[in-house]
Amino acid sequence: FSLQMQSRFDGNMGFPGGLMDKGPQETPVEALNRELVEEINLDLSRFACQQEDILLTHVNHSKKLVTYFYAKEVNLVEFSEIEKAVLDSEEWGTETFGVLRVPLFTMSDGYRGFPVFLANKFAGNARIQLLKAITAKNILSEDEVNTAYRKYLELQQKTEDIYRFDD
Ligand SMILES: O=c1[nH]cnc2c1ncn2[C@H]1C[C@H](O)[C@@H](COP(=O)(O)OP(=O)(O)O)O1
Repeated sequence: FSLQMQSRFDGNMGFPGGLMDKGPQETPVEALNRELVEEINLDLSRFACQQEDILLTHVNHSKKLVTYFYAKEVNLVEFSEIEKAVLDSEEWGTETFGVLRVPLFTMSDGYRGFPVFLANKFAGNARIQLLKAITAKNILSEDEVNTAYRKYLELQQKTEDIYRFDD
């Protein structure tokens, strides 16, 4: 399995997507498909997201923001094509600064790989969305995800200890 995320203009990890346009009324899935073209140059004739691809809805009351998270499954050949098309996207270098494959394994030290990846900064609730996609698509079991998540929390704690030491 491979799972694609992107390195955003603001330094965070995230998924392609964005806010719905205020002008002409768009549905969430129409807004998503528009953003997918702008940010990753997705070929909608083959890979457009459908309403049934929705995995998660999240309401952020303080930001007055509702996020809809969709996940689309493709085969590995299609996955590579999608990755390559990104370089020709309209927003390459302005919104989209890179595409990446999430390391979906944990190395023998118990940290490197997925737990270290989780320690990145993520936009909005993208970290939770990533965990949801991994279990919903049966890429890893809930136990494997929980173990990696606990390691990530330990790693955060260690990083904070180092900062405290430096102070
Ligand atoms: O991947 C994401 N998962 C959850 N929330 C996200 C993600 N990426 C961005 N966001 C949040 C951050 C902002 O509050 C909004 C809008 O994001 P942005 O990319 O700036 O939107 P536009 O492309 O400018 O419309 O969503």
